[in-house]
Order: sequence, then structure tokens, then C-alpha cells
Amino acid sequence: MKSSFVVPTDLDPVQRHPKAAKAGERMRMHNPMCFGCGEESPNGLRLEMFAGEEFTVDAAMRVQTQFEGGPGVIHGGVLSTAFDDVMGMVPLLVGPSAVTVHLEVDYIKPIPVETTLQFRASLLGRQRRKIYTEGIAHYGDPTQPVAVAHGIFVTINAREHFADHLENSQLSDEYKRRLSRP
Ligand SMILES: CCCCC/C=C\C/C=C\C/C=C\C/C=C\CCCC(=O)SCCNC(=O)CCNC(=O)[C@H](O)C(C)(C)COP(=O)(O)OP(=O)(O)OC[C@H]1O[C@@H](n2cnc3c(N)ncnc32)[C@H](O)[C@@H]1OP(=O)(O)O
Repeated sequence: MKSSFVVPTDLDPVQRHPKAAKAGERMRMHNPMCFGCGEESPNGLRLEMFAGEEFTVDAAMRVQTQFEGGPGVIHGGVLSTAFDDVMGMVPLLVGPSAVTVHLEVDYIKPIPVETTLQFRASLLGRQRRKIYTEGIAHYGDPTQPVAVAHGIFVTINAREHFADHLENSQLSDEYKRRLSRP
């Protein structure tokens, strides 16, 4: 498996945020309506995220029959969505919210529907606002991945970044309430 993803060598030091979930704890949802992990998203993937050791996040996903792409196997876009969301939780272990600016996936083996796929996302490094991550999809042994992803997330001020879009959220009232708080 070849990846062209390049992590800079002049990285900044990172520390786990004191308020981040502890290893083994479930991570707080960033948005209950998120298609990837939101508990209230009607047709979403409903990924449950758990903080791991150091800067890792673990999740599991039942590959539902409706996720089919090729006959009997997962759709590549569904898999990349899951990777985006699991890797997108890694910045929250370091501190600020971050959004995806780059996402790539290497598909290694066909992933059958009606199986339970596991994910592990890890921090590769931070440089200024950019957070470099890797994601592995596996069936119990992360050293035998069936797909590998890489992503770059850029930290944001969430209040400012989403300010013009909260109106469109299915939870717009809740978000407007939060925004009006000092
Ligand atoms: C009360 C209200 C709020 C409540 C909200 C609550 C929580 C929600 C918060 C966050 C979500 C948290 C967790 C999410 C978990 C999973 C979800 C999946 C994540 C997604 O699904 S999210 C959707 C898709 N995502 C986007 O919708 C981003 C669109 N985008 C932009 O909005 C801008 O692009 C922005 C703001 C990101 C940056 O813009 P900007 O102007 O602030 O900064 P700038 O352009 O200078 O980039 C800064 C540095 O990033 C480098 N850089 C930029 N792009 C790059 C690329 N493609 N490749 C490599 N490096 C890149 C530059 O080179 C520079 O690097 P350097 O500093 O080293 O020069």
C-alpha cells in the first residue's frame, strides 16, 4: 500500500487537553445532527467515539446492507465519511475544534456488508493550525488494515466559522441560544 501523504518534519509540540475525554471514555458529540456520529441524525452512521491512549480515537461501525456500493461490499464514499468523522475527533484531544481541509483513503480489501468494522484514528502531528491524522479500518487487528486514510484538519473558532450557517441546522434554535450566551 502506497500513500503520498506528507507530514511536515517541523512539527509543534502537542499536549492532551486537560478537559479531553480520558482513555476508554466516550467522546462528547460535537453536533447531535452530525451525519457521522450524531445521535439525532435520522439516517446517519451513528458512530460512537471512544478516546484511546495518547492521541487516538476508536470507533466501530456496523456495515449496514444500505451502505452497499459494489455488490455485497461497502460504498467507498460511506467509508470515507466514517474516516472523516473518526479522524475529525482527534483534534478534540488536543483542544480546539477543527474542520477537514484534506481527506484521502486507500482501499485495501473489499469490506463486506453485515460486518462490524473498527476504526482507530491517530494524531501524526500538528503544525500551526494544521492537524495531521491517520485512520485505520480493521477487523480487530489494527496491524492488518482493510483501509487506511489520512486527513488534515484546520483549527477554527467554531462560533465564528459556523455563525452564518446555524440558521440551516436542524438544531438552529439550540445553536442560536448557545451563540447568544456570552
Ligand atoms: C455556538 C455555535 C457553534 C457550535 C458548533 C459546535 C461544534 C462543531 C465544531 C467542529 C467540528 C468538530 C469535530 C468534527 C468531527 C468530524 C466532522 C467531520 C469534519 C468535517 O467534515 S468539516 C466539513 C468540511 N470542511 C469544510 O467545510 C472546511 C472548508 N474550509 C474552510 O472553511 C477554510 O478553508 C478554513 C477555515 C478551514 C481555513 O481557512 P482560513 O482562511 O481560516 O485559513 P488558511 O486558508 O490560511 O489555512 C490555514 C492553514 O491550513 C492550510 N490549508 C488549508 N487548506 C489546505 C489543504 N486543502 N491542504 C493542506 N493545507 C491546507 C493552509 O496552508 C494554512 O497553513 P499554514 O498556516 O501552515 O500556512
